[in-house]
Amino acid sequence: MADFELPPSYTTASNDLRSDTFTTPCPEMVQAGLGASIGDAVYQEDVDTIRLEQTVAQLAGKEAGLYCVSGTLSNQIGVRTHLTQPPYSILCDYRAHIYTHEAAGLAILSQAMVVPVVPRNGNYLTLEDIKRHFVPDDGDIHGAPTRVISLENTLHGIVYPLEELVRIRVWCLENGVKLHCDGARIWNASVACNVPMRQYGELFDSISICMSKSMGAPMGSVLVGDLKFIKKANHFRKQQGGGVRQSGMMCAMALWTIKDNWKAKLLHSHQLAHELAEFCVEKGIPLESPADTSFVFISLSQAKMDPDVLVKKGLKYGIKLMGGRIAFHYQVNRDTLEKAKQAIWEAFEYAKEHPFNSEGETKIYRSESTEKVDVNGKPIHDIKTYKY
Ligand SMILES: Cc1ncc(COP(=O)(O)O)c(C=O)c1O
Ligand SMILES: C[C@H](O)[C@H](N)C(=O)O
Repeated sequence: MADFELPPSYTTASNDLRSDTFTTPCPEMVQAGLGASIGDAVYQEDVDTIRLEQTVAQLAGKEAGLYCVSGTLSNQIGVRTHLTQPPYSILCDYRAHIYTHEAAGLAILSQAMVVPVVPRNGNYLTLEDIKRHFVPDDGDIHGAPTRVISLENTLHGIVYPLEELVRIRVWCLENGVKLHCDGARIWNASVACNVPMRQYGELFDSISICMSKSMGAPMGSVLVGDLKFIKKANHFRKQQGGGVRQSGMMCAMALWTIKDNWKAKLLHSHQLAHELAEFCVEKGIPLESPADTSFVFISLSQAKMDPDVLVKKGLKYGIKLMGGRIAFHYQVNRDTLEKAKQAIWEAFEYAKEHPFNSEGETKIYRSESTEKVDVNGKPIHDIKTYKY
């Protein structure tokens, strides 16, 4: 599978394995933005914003969509809209972004208790995991009944088996529980499992569909659901400061990603990730989870690898790493893959002589960039690892 050719000025992300959020807009995408509508989206007068909302909603087989400037906002208002009378709780995977990386939004914005669950199979929550931690609304005044279950697909790059989603959906319908999907990488799941987005739409009451991750748009997500739900979500979006004005340019750029050959782009990133995972297995480098899609999760704690050493080995070969998560996207090329193999191998070998005993889970993301620049654009290599 050939690399995607991009003009030099648009290849700043070709060596960036920190996250698929670092993809840069290509010339055609920027061109699409320049020709965008310029209406006020709060008054629902912007054609390209409405076009994106309707396109994504139709793809997911939902009545309506709502453009949100971030996946965090889309998740938070998506869950909030399902909630009415506290006390209530949200059940999710203990690694879920909505629990670990949205700054306690569920507790503060939704006044919800979160019940984080460790999947017994180590990869994804099953119906049995859910039943063990479900809080029924049975009149017991001690509990916070489970009102929403939020599943992430993919989570850490792991695809959710469709049959498990069906089991969970049927149970949720029987028990009056709403089902939300954090679909930051649902495009990856769709193409990896050959499951149309519409089929996922049938299984969830709401889905937050990111345009800014593997799809490569500069920003934004679309929350999809039935019309009544989206109308109320719009109310919460405004409340949380997400009502934006001339969003047409961003939405036209996001629309372009759907018109472009997104499946080939995502499959390219999956292929590179699979090759890196194979390399790690061959070399005895432990992985945390299966590389089903575009992410490879190296188990730094098991390998006793220091994330800072790994980041520095990456810089030695001119690639950008952040920690144990190696995130591929369509702009990464094979040259970067080979450099990543070398950097990871050297960090792994170094750890044999200099084992790094983290006091617990080493965070896979960072809040500060190793590529932070000053006002003159001069990089500040200020590598800080948040170790716990
Ligand atoms: C799984 C997942 N959900 C939600 C988000 C939030 O998206 P955003 O960074 O656009 O707020 C992210 C981060 O990009 C993510 O990885
Ligand atoms: C964690 C961070 O917010 C982003 N979702 C990422 O995947 O890089």
